[in-house]
Amino acid sequence: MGWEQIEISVPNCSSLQVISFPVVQLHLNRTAMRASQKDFENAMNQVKLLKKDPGNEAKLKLYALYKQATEGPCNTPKPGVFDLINKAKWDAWNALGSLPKETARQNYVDLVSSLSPSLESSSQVEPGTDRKSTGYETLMVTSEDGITKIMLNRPTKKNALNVEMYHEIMHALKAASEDDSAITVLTGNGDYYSSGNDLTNFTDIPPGGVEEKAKNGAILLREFVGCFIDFPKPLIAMVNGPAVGISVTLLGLFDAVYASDRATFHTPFSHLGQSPEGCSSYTFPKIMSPAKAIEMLVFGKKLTAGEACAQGLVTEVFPDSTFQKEVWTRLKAFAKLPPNAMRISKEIIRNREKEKLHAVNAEECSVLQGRWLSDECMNAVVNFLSRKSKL
Ligand SMILES: CCCCCCCCCCC/C=C/C(=O)SCCNC(=O)CCNC(=O)[C@H](O)C(C)(C)COP(=O)(O)OP(=O)(O)OC[C@H]1O[C@@H](n2cnc3c(N)ncnc32)[C@H](O)[C@@H]1OP(=O)(O)O
Repeated sequence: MGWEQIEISVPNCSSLQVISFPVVQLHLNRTAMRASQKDFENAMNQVKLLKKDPGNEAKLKLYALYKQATEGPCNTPKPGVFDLINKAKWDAWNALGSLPKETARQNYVDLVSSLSPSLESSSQVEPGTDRKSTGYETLMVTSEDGITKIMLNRPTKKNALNVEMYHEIMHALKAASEDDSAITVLTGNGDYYSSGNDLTNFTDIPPGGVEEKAKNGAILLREFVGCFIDFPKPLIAMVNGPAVGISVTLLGLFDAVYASDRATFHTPFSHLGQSPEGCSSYTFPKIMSPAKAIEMLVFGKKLTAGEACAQGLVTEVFPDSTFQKEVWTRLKAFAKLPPNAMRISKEIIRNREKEKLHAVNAEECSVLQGRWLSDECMNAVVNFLSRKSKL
């Protein structure tokens, strides 16, 4: 076993502390989108080649991820308050909680890559860009400055959610809940936030297979919405443009919703012969009063961003010209807050509703399963697909 060393100086402490990195042989499986043992070793070597001091924050993060990747969750006694350096290191490691070893290893590799853009990395990072998770067909997922951004990426289809996208969003949320980011953001690429469920999900039904397809659709939807109900970190929607259907209803499960003044909010369920989902039958009446919720969910009233803000569905509206800049500045400040405190505060605010939300979700999916078999729904889908109608 060899030992590599980096120096770390901790704020408010003039001394320099040497952290030793044992270069051990790890035997972890190579899986898709995960750093291999070789990537990890390369990253440890790259740390030695860094031309610029990455700063204390990054060094502590490297230390913590290294320990987590090689030893697992923090298992040593907490140093005393006056042992500043060891306490800072312990805090950084302990803050990773039960982050799996493989995720820690990937995060270590990604962090080193982001610190050394000029060095060729064997991971998937594109020089000069965010840390980027490849392997998604319908999303762009990046992580930077303590923020994981999940961007819906079917702009030519107005970011309609096809079955693949439902699965990929669930995967990205699970990964974000375990990564070292403090907050997670969902947004859309292009002019739309999302046009909701991709209506071609209703096609390719084998003869006699419509019941089976509806049953599987309900299972998928229940699992999908469940991921939002259970998401443990602050979850923020950046609604960059019009939002339709399920992309609107889910907003009731987000912790903050920032919208461009170009955004609109439309839930035309009755027009489509369908019924509300995303727990909106419960969250919307609570957020905006039952009558206002019925205007949206039953009569399909489309709200402007300003109206949605007045109803409490949107947290704040920004002019489209400054939307990205203003919101990202704010999010970067949020992401610097202590992540565990944010997580725990969200938990205490949201937890007592969780059971109820899961029950609502189950009921909504079961009602929708029946709706998908109705003539009203089938006709609406056929009309859209045969270009006879749009919203
Ligand atoms: C048996 C059941 C199994 C189902 C499994 C499903 C599981 C979960 C279901 C969850 C329930 C969710 C419900 C909802 O979200 S309801 C809302 C559904 N959305 C809509 O009805 C919107 C339909 N789209 C439109 O009305 C218009 O496209 C829109 C107003 C959004 C934009 O109009 P515009 O003129 O600006 O642009 P285009 O129409 O030319 O769109 C560009 C291309 O994008 C395609 N598109 C857009 N939205 C959708 C969509 N939702 N589904 C499929 N395709 C969409 C559009 O067809 C254009 O494609 P082409 O360029 O190829 O023509």
